[in-house]
Amino acid sequence: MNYLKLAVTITPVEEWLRDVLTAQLSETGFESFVETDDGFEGFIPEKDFNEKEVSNLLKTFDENHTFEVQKELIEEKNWNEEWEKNYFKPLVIAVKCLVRAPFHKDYPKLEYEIVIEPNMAFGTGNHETTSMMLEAILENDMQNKSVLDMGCGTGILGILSSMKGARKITAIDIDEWSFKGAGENAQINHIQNMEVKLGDASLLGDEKYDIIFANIHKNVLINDLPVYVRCLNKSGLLFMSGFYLEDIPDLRTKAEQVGLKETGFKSKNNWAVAVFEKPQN
Ligand SMILES: C[S@@+](CC[C@H](N)C(=O)[O-])C[C@H]1O[C@@H](n2cnc3c(N)ncnc32)[C@H](O)[C@@H]1O
Repeated sequence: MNYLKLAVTITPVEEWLRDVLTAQLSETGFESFVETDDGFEGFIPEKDFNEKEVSNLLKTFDENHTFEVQKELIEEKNWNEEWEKNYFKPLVIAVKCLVRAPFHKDYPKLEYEIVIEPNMAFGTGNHETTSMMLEAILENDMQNKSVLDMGCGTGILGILSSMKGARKITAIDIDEWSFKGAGENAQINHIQNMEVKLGDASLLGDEKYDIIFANIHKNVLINDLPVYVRCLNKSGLLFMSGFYLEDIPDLRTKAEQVGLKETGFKSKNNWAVAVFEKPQN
């Protein structure tokens, strides 16, 4: 599958506008974004790109801003090079966990080391949502827990859960790159208790989990919350991310409707993680 890189320059560049545009573009099929000094770069499968939709979206803000848009086709075979050159740097999370690619040569030795083969799957730790979820895993007791990693991307959350002693991990993603990538990354990291499935929440049956991670965007989370609750053990924890701080009230309302209790949240650069518990009764 070929991808399209859309480089958007915003004049004057403003944080709120970058956030609004990337949030709205992610709803039209853009899968990941990289912040640049004067705007952002967005990545979308070429087949999903709708030029008119993007220009209509930009037009709604053109009274006070000007936009310059450049498109670049990234062929499948060039993607690894693109990552290596530009995006995937070794990353240290909470002084305990290193995330790196197989090609990295210089890196510190830490308690946990995750090797991620970069491909189109999301989740190298460089995005705020992934790094906050990794921190949450480091902070929580994973020993012997059964874990569901919804929207697993590279499988990074499931992999660290396993390294921290989780008993069994189910990792699910709707995207084929992620399905393949997460399986390969599990192998590279010698993880044997993580099952990777291709699909969405409709795959979830009667099995229950102690901990669910779901780093997906807001609309999917709100839609799938009732299924997550059904699949959580009592006193089980649901960690959600993939949304902005201002989305928390909507998620909170839905989570309360399905009987969850909020136990905390954190944020980085306006991205948020919210944690909910399924009560005993
Ligand atoms: C933001 S990435 C998170 C990846 C990884 N878990 C992490 O924390 O870095 C979201 C992932 O959710 C997947 N996704 C989107 N909609 C989904 C759905 N309805 N069900 C399952 N996965 C979905 C995407 O393909 C993508 O890999």
